[in-house]
Amino acid sequence: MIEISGVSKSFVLHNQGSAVIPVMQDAELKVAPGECVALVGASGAGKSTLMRMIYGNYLANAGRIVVGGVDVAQAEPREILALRREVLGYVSQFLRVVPRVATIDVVAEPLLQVGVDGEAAQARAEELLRRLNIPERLWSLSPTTFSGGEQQRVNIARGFAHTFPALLLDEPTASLDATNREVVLSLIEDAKARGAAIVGIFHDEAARERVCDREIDVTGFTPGMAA
Ligand SMILES: Nc1ncnc2c1ncn2[C@@H]1O[C@H](COP(=O)(O)OP(=O)(O)OP(=O)(O)O)[C@@H](O)[C@H]1O
Repeated sequence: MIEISGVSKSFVLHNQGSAVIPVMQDAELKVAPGECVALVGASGAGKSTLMRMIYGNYLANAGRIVVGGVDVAQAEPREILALRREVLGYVSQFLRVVPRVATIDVVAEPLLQVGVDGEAAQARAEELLRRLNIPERLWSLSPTTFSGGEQQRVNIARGFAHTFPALLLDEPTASLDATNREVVLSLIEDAKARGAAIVGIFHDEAARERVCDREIDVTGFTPGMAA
């Protein structure tokens, strides 16, 4: 489902004499449907950079990043947008809040985008908000004024609304209380059970051990640091 081969990345610092910083060389990673792989390695080793390249936020300098048959490293912007709508989800710990949009609509939106009808989208959004313990009285309000933890849970509900075949998780359990952490872990387990291929960064070691099948140490792809 996700196949990365020969991926390299350097950053060019245009405001610092065009210094070239090589951060990744020959990255390899294969994630099968139903599998969850954790990216591990020292701070600065390149975990976030690899995630951003898979999502198409950073452009790889070389190699292939194939997700659901699309090579993100070569794809046109509109192909990447279609991929993000239908195939590849991204769940971070932060919600990008759009003012004046009700929480329930924030969560239902990814479903409407893939053609799910309004009622079914609403029902799925309600199910997720309930599961993530967002009180019903908040559903019609914009999450702009919500607490950090409430916003994080709305973001997780939104990220898991559509049954993406591939998912990127960036510290999805960070700063959650024990009850909600448990809910998120069960959402990840459900996604695996329906066949989603998952790549994640989890500083929560117990969470990683529970939901991840393998760990990939990206230090092995860091120029000058490979064992
Ligand atoms: N936009 C950028 N411009 C220049 N350098 C960058 C950029 N993004 C990342 N880097 C560099 O790439 C390297 C890898 O960073 P990255 O954030 O991917 O590491 P990480 O493994 O996710 O670290 P952490 O665990 O601390 O979040 C670092 O040396 C960082 O300074």
